[in-house]
Formats: sequence, C-alpha cells, structure tokens
Amino acid sequence: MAQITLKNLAHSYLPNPRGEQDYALKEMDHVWQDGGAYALLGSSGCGKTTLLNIISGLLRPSHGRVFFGDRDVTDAATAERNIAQVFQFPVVYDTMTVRDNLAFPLRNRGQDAAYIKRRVDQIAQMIGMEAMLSRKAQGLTADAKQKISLGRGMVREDVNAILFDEPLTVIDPHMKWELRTQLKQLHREFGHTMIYVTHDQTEALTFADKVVVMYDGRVVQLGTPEELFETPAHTFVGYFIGSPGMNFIDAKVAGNRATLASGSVVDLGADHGTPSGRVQIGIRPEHAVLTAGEGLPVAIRRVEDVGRHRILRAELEGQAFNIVQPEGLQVPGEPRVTFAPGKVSVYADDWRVAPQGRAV
Ligand SMILES: Nc1ncnc2c1ncn2[C@@H]1O[C@H](COP(=O)(O)OP(=O)(O)OP(=O)(O)O)[C@@H](O)[C@H]1O
Repeated sequence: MAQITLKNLAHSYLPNPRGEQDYALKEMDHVWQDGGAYALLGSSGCGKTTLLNIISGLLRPSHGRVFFGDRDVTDAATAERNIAQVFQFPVVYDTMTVRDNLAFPLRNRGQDAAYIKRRVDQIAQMIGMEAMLSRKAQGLTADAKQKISLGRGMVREDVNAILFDEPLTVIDPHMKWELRTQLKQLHREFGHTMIYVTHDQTEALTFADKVVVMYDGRVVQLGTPEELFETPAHTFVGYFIGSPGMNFIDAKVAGNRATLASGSVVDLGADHGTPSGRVQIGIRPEHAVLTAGEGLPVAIRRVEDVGRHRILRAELEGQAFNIVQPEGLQVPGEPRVTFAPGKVSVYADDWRVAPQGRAV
C-alpha cells in the first residue's frame, strides 16, 4: 500500500495548450493518504477519469509528477504500479469459471493453492457468488459479471491501491447498496488505499471517509461528508451535495451583515470582512426555518412531500429558494423565513469566505 502524491499535476489533451481553458486538469497538488477510502465526485466531464487514468498510468500527464510513496512513477507503466482497477463495464474471461476468474490475479503472482482457495472463497462470499464458483462466466448477466470484476479487483491484498471507475453502473439498485457496504467493510478489514470515481453523491458519501469534489478540472474540496455538507468550500459543492442543494442569494457583505438586493439584512453571526467580486450567501434548505412573524418574506410555489420531510419550492428575493420542512409543521398564511444561527455561508466569486478568526 502506498501514499499517492500528485505534484504540480496538470493535463491537456491538446498538443499546444494556450491557456487554462485547454486543460482537462488544471494544476493541482494533492496527497491521497495511505489506506484512505476516497471518492472522486463530480459531474460529467470535470476530469475524474483523466485523473484516475493518470494515477493508474494509462495516461501520462502533460505536466507534473506522480509519486507512490517515495517512488516517482510518472513514467512507469500501469503494470509496474502494482494497482488493481475496476472499470465501469465488466472485464471477465468468459471461458473461465467464476473461481478461475477470481483466482487469476493471485495465480499470476504465483501464490500457493491453499491461500488462493481461501482468499477466493472469502471474496466470493463478499460478492454473493459462492454458489456460482464452478460456473463458466459465459452466459452470466452483466450484473453478475461486474461482481466478478469487483471481486477480482479486490482479491489481491498486496496492491498499492484499488481504483474504481463508476463500478456500479450496471448493478441493480438493491445490490448497489449491498456492494457499497461490503466495499466499505473490506476497506476496514484490509486498509487498502481506495479511490472510487462516481458522479453519484449517495455512492460517494456512503463509501468514502474523504470525498474529493472536482469541478471544471479542479479539486474544489477534499473533506468528510459532514464537512462537504456543513462548510462547502465552493458553490459547486454546495449545489452538488445535498438534495436539494444549497440556496444562493446575491448580497453585499460587510462584517457580520449581508444586505440583499431588496435592502433586507441577514445577520451572519460572525465577521466576514468585506469580500469583493460576486458575493453570495449560501443557505442549506435544512437550515431555513419558516415562521409566521420574523424573517424575510418568502413565496411558496410548490410543496413536495418526500416522506419524513417536505420540500418547499419557494421564491426569495425573486430567486428560487428551497426549504426543507420537518413533517407535521404547517405553512403559515404569510410565510417568512429565518436562517439557523451560524449556518449562513458567504461566497466571493464562488469560493467560501471563512468567518474571520476561523479556518475554512
Ligand atoms: N482522449 C481524450 N481526448 C481529448 N479530450 C478528452 C479525452 N478524454 C477526455 N477528454 C476531455 O477532458 C475533459 C475531462 O474528461 P473526463 O473523461 O476526465 O471527465 P469525467 O469527469 O470522467 O467525465 P465522465 O463522468 O463523463 O466520464 C472533458 O472535457 C473531455 O471531453
């Protein structure tokens, strides 16, 4: 296992990139701790696969270096990096049995037969395929084949890292949840460095200890699921994490006061200085509270009942604004909204402005 370090890494697919816009990955410095379970999360085209391919050695970065531990592997081929990979679609040998497919990486490295049997049985149990070990892979469903790919990716205990690129795309929803839980269990047991690429926040937040959020070729935040929820470092994180995402309202900020376009003032609870650029305040729908008396006037456009709570689709200051209301509460006749103290974030040109005296 190894710590993975990216130094001044950047990548452009163009031979002569002219500016930042020509880079699929903008310059980044980044450390993936040995034994960490990371999810790499972001919408389509933000550079997740590019980054994963650079780590695995399928792609050579146009700038910067990649280290596994102290070793510079930038020019090392995938085979030399001692990693396991699981891709979006199954890669299995149809003519082999399920057992032989799972055993393949171990046999390749000359492990002894008793160990191989023990390890394959353990992995087969994890992916729920003990009963199929003697079957040929041919004719199995795509779902079953992908489980074999996952199992084969995890069968070796001595790899530097396991890289997963959207591995559950073809798996049915119920099994997805089960496999994710088992992957997490496996991580706890064996402590592999795992990097899991996905554009699905549920997948990322349930699998990973640390989530790396990418946007437009950059890592915009690396944090625990709780940090991403409570203190999004970038408006994209606020918008992407949560359901619905964070609300943003244009404002002017001075000290602990945010003044909105209508002249209404929101108390920020802490000094935020006088940020410049496009300044917005960000409020999670869960941190907005409907009242009948105090607060800002809000118009409720639609109510969606989603089980334990309701989502109120509203309008505040002429902009769309979502409120999550606990079950059992009523919408007042002339609704107003207040924000939970200390739960209003400030953004300047999309980046979070930390309250003074506190880290981001
Ligand atoms: N081989 C390539 N040649 C040229 N441009 C590419 C190539 N592969 C990816 N790109 C571009 O690089 C950017 C990042 O793509 P990448 O596949 O890394 O994103 P992604 O986040 O993995 O997206 P997805 O979730 O859709 O796979 C995109 O603008 C994409 O069009």
